[in-house]
Amino acid sequence: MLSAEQTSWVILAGGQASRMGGNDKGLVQLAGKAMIEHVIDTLAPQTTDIAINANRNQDHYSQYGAVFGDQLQGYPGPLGGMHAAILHLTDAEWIGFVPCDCPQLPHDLVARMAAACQADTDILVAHDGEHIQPVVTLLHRRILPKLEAFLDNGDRKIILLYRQCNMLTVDFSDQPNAFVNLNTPVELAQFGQR
Ligand SMILES: Nc1nc2c(ncn2[C@@H]2O[C@H](COP(=O)(O)OP(=O)(O)OP(=O)(O)O)[C@@H](O)[C@H]2O)c(=O)[nH]1
Ligand SMILES: [Mg+2]
Repeated sequence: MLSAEQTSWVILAGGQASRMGGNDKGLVQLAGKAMIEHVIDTLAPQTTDIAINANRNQDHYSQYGAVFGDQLQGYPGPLGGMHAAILHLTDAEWIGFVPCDCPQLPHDLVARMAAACQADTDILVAHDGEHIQPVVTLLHRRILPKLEAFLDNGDRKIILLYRQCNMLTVDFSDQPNAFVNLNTPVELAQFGQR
């Protein structure tokens, strides 16, 4: 078992947000604040160790915490942010990730992800009862060689990498709505009206 204090967390905000019309998704407004602020508001009571992975508007993001970009060119997907995090957070053994476009994540995410860890676990992934949530994850930095080989090979489907590792899913079926993911202006507007 792992304690919450042994984990560092990264908000993934480095995507292209093409479905959001290219607007930087972490910074679009939702209910009066930037989308990433909703994520920070949920995460901050759970951990003091939060960094932001962003490839644009890094000055803007720096008001919320330390910011780092991808090391790999060409937007390789969320794994690019995980790769950058392992290289950037050199002291972090266990690194957790959440996306910037999930504004109502679980308030007990960090504790439950950490508590689920077993002695031989490489990676923990949230499960909402119906679907695995591959970008809500807590991984050990030892997966770096596998991650690099995977990306070098041109593979992008996250779950295929996870299956090469010692993966456990963490059940959040008691809060399936916690993983609502806003990718388009329509999803944003509909959610904002609720
Ligand atoms: N660092 C990094 N993060 C990424 C990349 N692509 C996606 N992400 C992040 O991964 C999470 C899930 O991404 P998606 O919502 O599927 O993709 P997106 O690029 O943000 O948006 P679309 O272009 O509309 O698919 C979000 O938090 C993104 O910021 C990337 O190439 N690099
Ligand atoms: Mg998304």
